[in-house]
Amino acid sequence: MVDVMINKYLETQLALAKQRQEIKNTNVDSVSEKSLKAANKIAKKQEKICKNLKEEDKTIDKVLTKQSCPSDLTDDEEYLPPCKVDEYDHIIEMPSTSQKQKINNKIIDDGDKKSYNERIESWKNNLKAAKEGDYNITYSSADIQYVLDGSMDTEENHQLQNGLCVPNYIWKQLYKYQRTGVKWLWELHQVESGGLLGDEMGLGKTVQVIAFLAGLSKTDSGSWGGLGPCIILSPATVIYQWVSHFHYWYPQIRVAVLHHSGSHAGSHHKLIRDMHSSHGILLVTYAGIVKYIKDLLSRKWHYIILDEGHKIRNPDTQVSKMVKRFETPHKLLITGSPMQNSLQELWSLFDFMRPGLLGTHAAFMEHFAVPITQGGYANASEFQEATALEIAKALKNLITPYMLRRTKTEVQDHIHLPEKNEQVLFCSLTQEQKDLYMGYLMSSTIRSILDKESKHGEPMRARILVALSTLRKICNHPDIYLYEAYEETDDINEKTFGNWKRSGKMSVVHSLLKIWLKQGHRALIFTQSRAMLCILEQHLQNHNFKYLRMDGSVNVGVRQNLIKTYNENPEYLVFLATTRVGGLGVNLTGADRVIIYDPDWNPATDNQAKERAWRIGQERNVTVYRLLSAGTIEEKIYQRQIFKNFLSNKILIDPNQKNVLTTSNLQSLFTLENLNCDGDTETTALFKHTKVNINGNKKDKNDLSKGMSYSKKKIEAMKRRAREISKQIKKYAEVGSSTSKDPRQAYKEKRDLMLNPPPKEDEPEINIVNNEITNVPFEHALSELDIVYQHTKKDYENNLIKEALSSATEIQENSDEKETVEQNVVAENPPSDSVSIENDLPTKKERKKRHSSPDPKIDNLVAIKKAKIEKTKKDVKLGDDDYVLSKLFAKSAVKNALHHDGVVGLAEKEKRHRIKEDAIKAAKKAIRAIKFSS
Ligand SMILES: Nc1ncnc2c1ncn2[C@@H]1O[C@H](COP(=O)(O)OP(=O)(O)OP(=O)(O)O)[C@@H](O)[C@H]1O
Repeated sequence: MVDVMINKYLETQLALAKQRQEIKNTNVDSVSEKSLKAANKIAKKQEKICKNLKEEDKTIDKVLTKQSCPSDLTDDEEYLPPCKVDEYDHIIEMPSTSQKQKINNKIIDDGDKKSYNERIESWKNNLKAAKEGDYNITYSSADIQYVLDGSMDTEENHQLQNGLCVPNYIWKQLYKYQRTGVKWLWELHQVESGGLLGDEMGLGKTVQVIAFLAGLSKTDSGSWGGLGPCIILSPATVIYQWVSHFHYWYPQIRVAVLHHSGSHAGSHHKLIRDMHSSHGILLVTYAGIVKYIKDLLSRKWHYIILDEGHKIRNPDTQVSKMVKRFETPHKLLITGSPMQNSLQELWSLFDFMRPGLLGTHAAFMEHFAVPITQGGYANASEFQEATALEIAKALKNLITPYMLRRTKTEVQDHIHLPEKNEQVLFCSLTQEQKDLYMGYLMSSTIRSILDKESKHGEPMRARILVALSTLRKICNHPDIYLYEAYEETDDINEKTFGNWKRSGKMSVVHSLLKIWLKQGHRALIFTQSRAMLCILEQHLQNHNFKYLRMDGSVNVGVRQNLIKTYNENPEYLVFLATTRVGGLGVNLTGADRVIIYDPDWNPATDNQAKERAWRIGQERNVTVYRLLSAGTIEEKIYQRQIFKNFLSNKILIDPNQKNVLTTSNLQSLFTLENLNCDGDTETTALFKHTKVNINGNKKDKNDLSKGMSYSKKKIEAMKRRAREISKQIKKYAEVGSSTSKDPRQAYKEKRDLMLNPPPKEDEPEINIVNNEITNVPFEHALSELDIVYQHTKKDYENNLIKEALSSATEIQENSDEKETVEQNVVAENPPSDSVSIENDLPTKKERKKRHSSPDPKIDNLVAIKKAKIEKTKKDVKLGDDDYVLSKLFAKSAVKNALHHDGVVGLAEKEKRHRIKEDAIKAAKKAIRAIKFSS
């Protein structure tokens, strides 16, 4: 049996190896002149950039080699992106596309005393009018709504144990879990402790905090005699959301924005003084805290609250250090993403609100972070795994009293959110993109990285990041890359600039928008780079898709209005935003479709963005599409996201979570992978069970026959070759067993021999799995920051062996079926314009008709139509999504799709072997060390 498996495994290995070699050869020959020229130009420029980095910015290497990314500040965007070099996009001045956006009236804060008084006057009059039965109300607030709903006494309070008096009109409108949240905040308050409110995004953390503060201000207790002056730190984009939430939920309190967009007239000293003496709420941006720290620290504050508090995850940033200098014990941290990249982030958050709880930084890293992270790798030893488990459990117990986190699934019975369907779409590159990608891979930049040559002594790490960022540009749109190459020349054709047909992902966006317009959906599109934002914006303009756009260049004071305008005005199809500005903290429930155009290295950034639509207030089913260019760096980024998700779930949800990914290497980043013999990309092969299969079993079978580009004769030849190798292995194994070797060692040697058979004259020397010779260990170059995770050799082998076992029969079946299933969801190398769909927009009448039709007819969709009907019968709710996917698959724009939740949840299913006693001992030791250190 083992022999059979090994044979099968070998066959697949060889098939893959050969296929890769063929691809490699053809690619080298087929890269165009244009591509090589562009790559040359870019390589030269990048050489200069990296050189300048060294000469001009001596700190860049230091900055880039830090374990987690720095969070320095700029005035407008609060934070630089995690990796400076990753955002080289911003250096490119793209042709300007922005148009003036019409937006609703601006929200005004209470910085100006006069306008505050006017607002209070208006609120009181409206409340009185409502109580008198006048429905001509112009002020919207929770208490007025309470009266309109039939209750009269807005002064009544709900008293909690030990005295907190929450206004009844707020208490009654809170969900049960939110009431628990308010009680928990009150308990922390009484023991003078800080805490972390970490509910999942969109569950109303803001509302819980406001309810609690309103309660405090109604409760005559403590040294402040109720609620004292408070500071709330928040990202600039959400600062006015806080204002409008306060104005709605607790109108009487004064809330001022300490920012140049605020309404205060005099100096900031005066505003700070006023707000302090009136026991108001002072809203400050993360950039503002640096600017005004001296003034702010010169006074005592009752509460300091950090909204999106994960912004202080890096303990070394200026902001992190500054916020930790406030003396009050009442420090709250609000975030839906408490842990994003590494465990040290959790330490930094706790160091703000419960200093000392997790020991010193050094002790925490040594006794907690390192063992947990190590045990998370798939190639960890059993002891490491078990130790990690015990320490993770201990850590979870330690932080649990000070951290309240509820997920949407847990509170679904209360909030009744509609369904969410989240998929990862693997899009093909266009021929032009492939050509440019391959050209760049052959450039001197990449060669020098792989050869570990350090030209001019510039930092290796910076060069790698520049190169990765360049590949990402090609994945987004060839013009971003070409623009960089030909910026100074006149070689840029403004007419064809940014054409959607030249980018695989953009073609998918185009198709999606056309379909959604017909179906009556509205979409958020998030992208990392402003360059891409400009291209997308141009596209929306060219095709008359109505949209609103938000990025760092939009004035902070109008961002909230922009959001409001979009939510209230269904004529806007798209809300286009950069992930970092539009993806954090805001409510965009006007949309029910989300596109994450390009993945961020940090999964939390993408997760934050996608949660803008699926939150309280959403009434329609939400679909999220994460777009990835198949086989490219974007897939590697996604794999890394999965690992990070695993790490944070291990602490926050289930310490038993097991990782299925392990460290990858440098070379694997700089390749363009083709589909394997199953028609899968690397990621879809790994997470096969989560694959979206709208075409039933037929799809898989057909994939196999299509993806395998070998004739039967060739396959037979491969099998013969595999058998020969197998015999050699057997012989070797017998020798091994006669000397009674450790079976693991024997297996390893067997495998190595399988993978590195002695070369035959006509056989190229190929080495797929064991890449010791050719690869630079990636970790050494990028350290923890950029470890990219890949499936383990073991997983890979198991997978292949399993597949190979069934492949013999399948190959036969497939060759029989091949002709009948010509049209399939997976097709290699689609022509660049293959995704174009009918250009004529439907009339209103047609739109209505199509939308109301439960089973729309789709051109060229014979094979999928059947599946669609079946699916519609079973699950009407997601019918739209099936239709969309089938359309994309049929047009070959999308190669594969995975259910994202399935991928992320995979680890939960895995069972672990434990060496419990030793591990518990190690965990106890770690706890002792932490206690001792603090
Ligand atoms: N009890 C409630 N009744 C009515 N609306 C509510 C309630 N709780 C929350 N909401 C609404 O739900 C939406 C999300 O709330 P909020 O912005 O506070 O979420 P969040 O947890 O802070 O999200 P994020 O982490 O994304 O910032 C808001 O529009 C808010 O008004």
